[in-house]
This record gives sequence, C-alpha cells and structure tokens, in this order.
Amino acid sequence: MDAVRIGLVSCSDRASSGVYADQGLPSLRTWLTQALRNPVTFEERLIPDERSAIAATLRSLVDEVACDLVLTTGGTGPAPRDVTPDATLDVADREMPGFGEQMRQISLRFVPTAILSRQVAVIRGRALILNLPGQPKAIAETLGGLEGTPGIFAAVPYCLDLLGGPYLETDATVCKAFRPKSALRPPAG
Ligand SMILES: Nc1ncnc2c1ncn2[C@@H]1O[C@H](COP(=O)(O)OP(=O)(O)OP(=O)(O)O)[C@@H](O)[C@H]1O
Ligand SMILES: Nc1nc2c(c(=O)[nH]1)N[C@H]1C(S)=C(S)[C@@H](COP(=O)(O)O)O[C@H]1N2
Repeated sequence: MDAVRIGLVSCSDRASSGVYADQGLPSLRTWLTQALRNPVTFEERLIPDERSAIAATLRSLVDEVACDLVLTTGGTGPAPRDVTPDATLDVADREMPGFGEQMRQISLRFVPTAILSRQVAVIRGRALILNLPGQPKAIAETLGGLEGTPGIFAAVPYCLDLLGGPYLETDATVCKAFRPKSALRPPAG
C-alpha cells in the first residue's frame, strides 16, 4: 500500500499561546488514522492566526516536507484575525471550490452559522490543501459527512490520483471513498 505524508495545521491564537489545549491536531489525526488504511506520516504544526506564518507553513509542508495532502483547522470565519483562507489562496496554484461548497452544505445540517466559514481548498504543486473550521467537532462532521450526505473526504483519494499522488485506501465503515470504476485498483491485502 502506498505511504502517504499528511500535513496538519491548527491555526489558533489561543491554543498556540496555551490559553487552552489544542484539540484541532488530535481531532484531525484521530479521524484520519481511523479512516485511512495506508501507512501515514503526520507533520503537525500549531500556529497563531497570522497570514504570513500560515502561508509560510503551507509552502514549507508542500515544497520542503513533500506532503501529499495538507489539512488546516481554524481561522476560516469573518473575524479580523480569521485569515486561514486568505493565506491558503496566497499559496494556491489552482482552486477546488467544490470542497468548500460541500463543507458548508454539510455543516448547515449541524449549525445555521455554517455559512460564516470562508473555507477553501486549493492545489499547490501535486498537493491538495483543505481548510476545515476550528470547532474540533466540525472536523469529523465535514470529513465524514452524515447519513445520506457524503463527507468531503470521500472525494480526496480520487483527487490525489488525478494529481499523481499516492493511492489512498479508506476503511469504508468510516469513509466510503468514491472512484470511477476505471480508476479502481484491486484492494491491497
Ligand atoms: N485549536 C482548537 N482547540 C480547541 N478548541 C478550539 C480550537 N480552535 C477553536 N476551538 C474552539 O472553537 C471555538 C470557535 O473557534 P474559533 O476559531 O472561532 O476560535 P477563535 O475565537 O477564533 O479563537 P482562537 O483562534 O484563539 O482559537 C473556540 O471558542 C474554541 O472553543
Ligand atoms: N461542521 C461545523 N461547521 C462549522 C461550525 C461548526 O460548529 N460545525 N461552526 C461555524 C462557525 S460558528 C463559524 S464562525 C465558522 C468559522 O469557524 P472558524 O473561524 O473556527 O474556522 O465555521 C462554521 N462551520
């Protein structure tokens, strides 16, 4: 099975300064560890809501650390210090608007304020970068979806195929990934 390197970035002034314990990185790591069958190396960063620091972290994770996928959490709202989507667009080669659209649709089933998230997804080089909201419970909600509505992670494996990345295999009880039949490989033992 292909090895995969995943960058996790928690953008939070209060968690990064120790006001509260960060729950963003553990929530991301837990969900991905349960969902993926591939051997995964996580690269974790906890940083304040500073646009230049977030952009530099994303560039480093993709260009130097060679992450195939990067997920951020936090800083997607309208408050002045919520700048994660802006920093993500700063490092983008191309936008993938479907991810943000689908996340807001899913989140609306949980909170009416879901539309306040400006979250984006972009491609940089051969990597996919996804913004998730800061509420720790929003991570499982948006990645995994809910009854009848697939979460956004269902589309990530095929997206990485198309970018020339590793072939991701998921545990279907956590996340049923979709690929066209022509892109399917026989399941690895
Ligand atoms: N990394 C995190 N770890 C734990 N809880 C968090 C984290 N980020 C957000 N939260 C929780 O979600 C709530 C809403 O998140 P939001 O991103 O609006 O935080 P914030 O008010 O911008 O502050 P900060 O950026 O300092 O976390 C916070 O009040 C906090 O309870
Ligand atoms: N699934 C989910 N999405 C959510 C939320 C949530 O609790 N669950 N909170 C919303 C709220 S209240 C805000 S302000 C935006 C932005 O949050 P952020 O600044 O923490 O990224 O995400 C929204 N999306």
